[in-house]
Amino acid sequence: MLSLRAPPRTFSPAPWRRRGRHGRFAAPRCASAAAPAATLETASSPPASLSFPILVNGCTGKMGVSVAEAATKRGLHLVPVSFSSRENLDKTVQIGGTDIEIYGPSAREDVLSSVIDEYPDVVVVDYTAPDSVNSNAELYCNLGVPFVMGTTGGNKQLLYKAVQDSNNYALISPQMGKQVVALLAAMETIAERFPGAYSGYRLEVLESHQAGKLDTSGTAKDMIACFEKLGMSCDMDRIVKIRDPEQQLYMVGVPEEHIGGHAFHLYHMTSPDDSVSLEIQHNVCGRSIYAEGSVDAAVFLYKKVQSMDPKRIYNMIDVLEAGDMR
Ligand SMILES: NC(=O)C1=CN([C@@H]2O[C@H](COP(=O)(O)OP(=O)(O)OC[C@H]3O[C@@H](n4cnc5c(N)ncnc54)[C@H](OP(=O)(O)O)[C@@H]3O)[C@@H](O)[C@H]2O)C=CC1
Ligand SMILES: O=C(O)C1=N[C@H](C(=O)O)C[C@H](O)C1
Repeated sequence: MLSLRAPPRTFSPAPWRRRGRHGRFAAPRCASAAAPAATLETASSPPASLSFPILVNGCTGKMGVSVAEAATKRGLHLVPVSFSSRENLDKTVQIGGTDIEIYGPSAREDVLSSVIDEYPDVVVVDYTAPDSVNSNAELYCNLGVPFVMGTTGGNKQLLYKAVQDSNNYALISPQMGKQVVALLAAMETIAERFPGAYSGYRLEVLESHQAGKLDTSGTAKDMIACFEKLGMSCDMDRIVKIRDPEQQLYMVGVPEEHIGGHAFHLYHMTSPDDSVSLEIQHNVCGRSIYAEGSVDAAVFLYKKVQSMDPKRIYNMIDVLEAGDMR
């Protein structure tokens, strides 16, 4: 296991440390909380015909709130219901003028069935927790409600199987940010065109997220799948996960105001004789690109359902290819 204290001779998290916050290769400046480069307010509303009901599951959490806000700003109809892993929470969350009622696990099936009766064309967007991915997907599939699964983790094979077996519509992606999705698409293309091109190279991966993130980056796992096709191997257990705010601030170079919400990724490749090294980084501050991408995903899926497209399972590369990402 790569350790921050005893890094291997040829590679350490030093790429981030070496560069420092203000060095030549410092992590890109992220918009500060006070002056965001792109705010959700700039998104314009979709045509009225595309204003459909959207239920965001996970509205007690950070992504749930961000997506619900973005959906409201785009003119979608936010269904005033969301779920929690906690029973008897008796809680309401106010988002963009809508009071969202939070229900516990024992009520979720009845409540969701009623929602579907009232809003037959509803699309669910799920931003809950890794250990809810499969049970939530089962529920959506059993009730036949189309869903966007933004939540990472869970058993991926079972997730796809549940959707396939039920013939439900779903869009599944661990990454909703347009520019990172484009990078993933490029990596998939390179891996398909040049399989084995990096045979024998060592791959080392570091990812830094807010302390509350429970799982290893799902995006890193998808990137690693491409690196593996290119001939590199990386044991998922050896991904260096940084969750400590001090390290994030002083070693990774995350701006202080984004310690509570960031996703920095670094992939470092080295040739067998150490004569060649390559690096890829994607560093995101805040959550707005995921929130906007999630609404793009919901709109895309809604259109697929309405047109009764025979294809049932999509990912964000499909949305990007369709030109449907803002
Ligand atoms: N695809 C993408 O682009 C992105 C994906 N993510 C992923 O989204 C997920 C959520 O991230 P984030 O919002 O930061 O996490 P948070 O911890 O802030 O929020 C998750 C929320 O889910 C709720 N929750 C947990 N279990 C259930 C359940 N069974 N049913 C309903 N709600 C539940 C929790 O509330 P309670 O305690 O009340 O149950 C919690 O508030 C993570 O898996 C993360 O990796 C994040 C960013 C981008
Ligand atoms: O939990 C997060 O924050 C993020 N999760 C996603 C992942 O696991 O890949 C996407 C991004 O890294 C932010």
